[in-house]
Amino acid sequence: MATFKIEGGHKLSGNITPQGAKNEALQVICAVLLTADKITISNIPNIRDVNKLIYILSELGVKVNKTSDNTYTFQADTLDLNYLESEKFKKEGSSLRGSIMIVGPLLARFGKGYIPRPGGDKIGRRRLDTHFEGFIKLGATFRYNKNEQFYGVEAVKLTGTDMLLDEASVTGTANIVMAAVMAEGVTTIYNAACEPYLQQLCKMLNSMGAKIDGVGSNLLTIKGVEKLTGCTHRILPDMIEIGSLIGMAAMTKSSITIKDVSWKDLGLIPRVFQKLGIKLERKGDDIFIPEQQNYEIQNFIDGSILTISDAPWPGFTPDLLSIVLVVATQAKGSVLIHQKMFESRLFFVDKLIDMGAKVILCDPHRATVIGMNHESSLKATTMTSPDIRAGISLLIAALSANGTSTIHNIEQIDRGYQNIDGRLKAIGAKITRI
Ligand SMILES: CC(=O)N[C@H]1[C@@H](OP(=O)(O)OP(=O)(O)OC[C@H]2O[C@@H](n3ccc(=O)[nH]c3=O)[C@H](O)[C@@H]2O)O[C@H](CO)[C@@H](O)[C@@H]1O
Ligand SMILES: C=C(OP(=O)(O)O)C(=O)O
Repeated sequence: MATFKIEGGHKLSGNITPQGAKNEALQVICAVLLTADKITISNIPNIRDVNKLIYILSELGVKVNKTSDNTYTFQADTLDLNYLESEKFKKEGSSLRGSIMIVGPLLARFGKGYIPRPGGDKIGRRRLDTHFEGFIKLGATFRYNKNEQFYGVEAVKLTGTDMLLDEASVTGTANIVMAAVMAEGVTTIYNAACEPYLQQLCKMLNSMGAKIDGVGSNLLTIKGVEKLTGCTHRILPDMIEIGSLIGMAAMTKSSITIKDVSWKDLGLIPRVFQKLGIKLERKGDDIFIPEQQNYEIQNFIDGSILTISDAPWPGFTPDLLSIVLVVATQAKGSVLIHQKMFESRLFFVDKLIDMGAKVILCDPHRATVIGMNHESSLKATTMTSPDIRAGISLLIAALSANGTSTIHNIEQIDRGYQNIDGRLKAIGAKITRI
């Protein structure tokens, strides 16, 4: 278990460029399984989850070549499908959430896909029903070995169909789209998730020869094609990292510029931070955050207390709520944070309360934050990172706190933030990895 020591109270300044998006990378890397041709993907973040997925693909026989810092070529022309039933795969495949998305492409191309129960954050129940119900609707048979927690789908042929997803699952939609692109006939997927990750996946698939309409909406229409070919694809900047950096700047009263953010793909993210009173300026495709001594939370028009809650895209992403919560602890005013999707993502507020934050955890989904308007600083403490976004939130708290804090289990942060200590040190943070 690695640890960060963070000396709080230092301002950040300068430019920082966001990494490529973790959740998009996990989707588009799985899509390379759909063709025997070579695929080039750039802006791949160098983070634990992505590296694990690339390793799993290479074990499966995909030829992987790193051609520059963040560009890889992949060629899935000769695969060893026996690996999917090996003990090694049962262990490796269960170490991250994104691995589930190899099932759809394998089913489409080879008529079978297997996966152990995938890992990822322990942030509440994370079911996979949507994925498998979709595969079954396309004509696959499904089996689940409860003892081994091992899932499998098989099909001689997939046939296009109409489906209404029971929830707009992000990885579920990606998986079903990848299964449907080579099915016979037309598939419609209603209540599809439409996060930028999915829009990017669909654009990439279309450039490989797929016929997907409705990209960006919750109704996708997919005309099955016989074969997909190679392509080149560039991953968008990570909107969750961008939001994390906005929060970090505000909490540390810093002025920073986040470069090349792809504003058009940020949806509500800038607006939600502006509702907390944080000033953001658009400069070309950069976000400039000026130094602010304080920021005041807006109320609703009728004067009632602001609520910030998550929703499937284009709603506000659940992955930024922990960050919004920590930033609110030093705002002027109060806000209710309502995490609707996940049951166990707010428990980390105990640590913030230990540090002196004024937070009431109303129930597992809701927390009221009474901002301290920077009138008293958080106190440094020792903490353990429970999940990726709580981890970065605790890091933000520590950067703003008085004294030196320790965060254990930073592997959780490394899952999704590339060389975060090195990159933050370059703009003035005092962090040591031990
Ligand atoms: C690798 C990856 O891409 N992970 C992301 C993906 O996870 P993942 O794809 O696993 O998450 P899902 O979209 O399937 O659903 C997440 C949770 O929200 C619930 N749910 C989902 C949709 C809905 O309309 N209502 C609802 O309550 C589900 O029951 C589930 O408990 O999407 C999540 C939701 O944006 C993000 O937090 C994760 O970072
Ligand atoms: C919950 C997240 O990741 P995962 O789905 O990989 O656990 C996240 O990125 O915030």
